[in-house]
Amino acid sequence: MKTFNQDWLKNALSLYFIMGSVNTKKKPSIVLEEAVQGGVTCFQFREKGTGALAGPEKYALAEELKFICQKAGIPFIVNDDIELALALHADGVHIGQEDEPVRIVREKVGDKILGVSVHNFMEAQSALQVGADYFGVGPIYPTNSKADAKEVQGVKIIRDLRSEGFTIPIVGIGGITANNAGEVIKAGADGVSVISAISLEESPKIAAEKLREGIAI
Ligand SMILES: Cc1ncc(COP(=O)(O)OP(=O)(O)O)c(N)n1
Ligand SMILES: Cc1ncsc1CCOP(=O)(O)O
Ligand SMILES: [Mg+2]
Repeated sequence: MKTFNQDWLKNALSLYFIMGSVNTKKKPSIVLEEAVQGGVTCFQFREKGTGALAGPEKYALAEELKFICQKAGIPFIVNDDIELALALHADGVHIGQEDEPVRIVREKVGDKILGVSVHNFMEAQSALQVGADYFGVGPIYPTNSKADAKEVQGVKIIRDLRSEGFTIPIVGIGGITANNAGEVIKAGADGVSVISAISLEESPKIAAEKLREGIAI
């Protein structure tokens, strides 16, 4: 049985920070510690891109970051790597349309939080049918953090999914900053997920605080 409900998850996803070692020039654990102090409510370990760690180094970093999340009482989600999530007893996983099928991942992860990237009504409907707990929707704005990002959608995609009747937790992703985060929430998202707006900032703590102000609409 799931240990969380939709209201809890909506709240937990309100300021969703995503990072891997390639997204920062600093020590990832320091960045995450500071982001937690600034009020992030969820974390995704996304070790991806040129220079990304693999094998035991990837595992060790994931373990270190998971410990910080545990101490802070925020969910620790693993991107793409289901086996890593299971080995680490992560709180959840996030997968996209090019990853393992949602139905298979749901079987593998049991009651863990399962996030799925969706870009339109059809993807949303099928992800929901096979057990997604939340949708990651984007890119909302242009992003430099994902080389193979799909076309920019604007906040209309979130408004559309809500008017099509989806009540599942939704987070917007892609190019979100403290200045535009409010628009994403106004369009119907429960939260915003960000990489660079925290990971590349001089002070991840202040960056997270500003994002919290941005979403407090
Ligand atoms: C919260 C959230 N939303 C969307 C994504 C993107 O997932 P995906 O499309 O599988 O792309 P990669 O992140 O794997 O490159 C995400 N990671 N998190
Ligand atoms: C992982 C991902 N999926 C869609 S856009 C994106 C990157 C988001 O990074 P940033 O917040 O720096 O634009
Ligand atoms: Mg993926």
